[in-house]
Amino acid sequence: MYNKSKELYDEAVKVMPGGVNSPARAFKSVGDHPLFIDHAKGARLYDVDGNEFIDYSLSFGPLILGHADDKVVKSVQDAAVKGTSFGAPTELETTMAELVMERVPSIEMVRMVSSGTEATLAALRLARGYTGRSKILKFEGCYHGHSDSLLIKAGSGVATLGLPDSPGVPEGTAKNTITVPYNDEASLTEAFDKFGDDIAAVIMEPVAGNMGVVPPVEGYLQFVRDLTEKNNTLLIFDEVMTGFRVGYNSAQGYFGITPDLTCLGKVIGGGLPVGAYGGKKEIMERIAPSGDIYQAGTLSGNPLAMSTGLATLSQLTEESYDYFGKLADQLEAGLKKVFAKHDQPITVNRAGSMIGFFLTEGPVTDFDSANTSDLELFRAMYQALLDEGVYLPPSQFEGMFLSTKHTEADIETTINAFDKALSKVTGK
Ligand SMILES: Cc1ncc(COP(=O)(O)O)c(C=O)c1O
Ligand SMILES: N[C@H](C=O)CCC(=O)O
Repeated sequence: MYNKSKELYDEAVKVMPGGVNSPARAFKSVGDHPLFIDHAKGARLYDVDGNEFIDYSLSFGPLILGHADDKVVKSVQDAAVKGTSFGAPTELETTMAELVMERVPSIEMVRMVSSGTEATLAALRLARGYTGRSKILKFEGCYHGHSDSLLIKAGSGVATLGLPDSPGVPEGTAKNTITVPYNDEASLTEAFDKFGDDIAAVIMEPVAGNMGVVPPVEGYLQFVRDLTEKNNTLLIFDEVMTGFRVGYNSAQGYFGITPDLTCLGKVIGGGLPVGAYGGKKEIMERIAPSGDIYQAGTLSGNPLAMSTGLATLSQLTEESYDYFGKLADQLEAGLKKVFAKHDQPITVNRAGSMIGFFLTEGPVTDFDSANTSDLELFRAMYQALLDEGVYLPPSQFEGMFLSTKHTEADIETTINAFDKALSKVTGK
């Protein structure tokens, strides 16, 4: 059933570490080898063996309009004909900046980059340069890309592979990263009591999506905002995943909390490589060439990525998020019903078009509780779901994503697939 994928994987593994170009897609915790994809359209993914799947990974989040959306495809075709990169400004970059600022008002100025990793690493350099402080604080199980300072107790592929601290991160760098559990006011207060004067920034996913989906508990984001303000520490919302996914105005609009800096990626590129960071004008003006803090990129603001990003953002409306809410309601209710029928525990967490489940009674509010999920059962379920035509992100420590192309019928099919998969793996 997956023979061609296996053949391609056997070839790939000879020439690329683990056969992939990013560890999260390696299927390490859910199977023997990843599926190799031939093409995709809308909510459907087709592998090289001709299998069809309803896709809840959507390239780990960017494809909020589904795969190969007609307008997105046309935008990249039109842009490519005019030239793929100039190393000089285009009007598209200003249009993109204006659109991002209109939807996310805390962003008074923005710098485009080429990945989420670049966005977070640049935002941290800016925070350190601006405050003159050296430490940063992140949350256990949050993932902010693979730069040295942030590769500590990280989620996503790092959690999947069980690598809490990567070799190669210098001790001197690691000692400047403080980590505390997500959603835990006492630990954060303690960290500020100890290091407050030297914390340049708190960086957080306003809804964590890299330990599975873990939303902030009621009042937590406000607590973090108040504490950072009190300590003259910058608050950076890493909205690379949540940006334009959790709500029309991103997670900060949804929760009504204003960070000092915001990192974006994924959706704003509509499937092409992109990232961005922005925030208060006074802080952003410290970036070169208007200021003294250096950051650059040969392909930053790339016209193809700006075009697909604009084609994506301009098709999202407030109603898109109502629609995601409706689909997520249906999926949550269906999953709970199916798991109850099979007498298996499940915890469903969600925000906007992000939804995740844990095979545990819950609640799941941080990385420790996420780790109470039955990972063996997840692995078995994953394979059984593939056989039923449902493609999830390949790890318990990733979130599921919805697109405007998913339908109520797709959700119904998915719920039935979970029912069949559970019967298969529990033998009942
Ligand atoms: C919240 C978050 N921040 C940063 C990143 C890094 O983005 P990229 O993979 O584009 O470097 C990711 C995803 O990888 C992410 O989910
Ligand atoms: N969870 C990661 C980003 O959100 C997955 C993408 C990757 O690292 O390849």
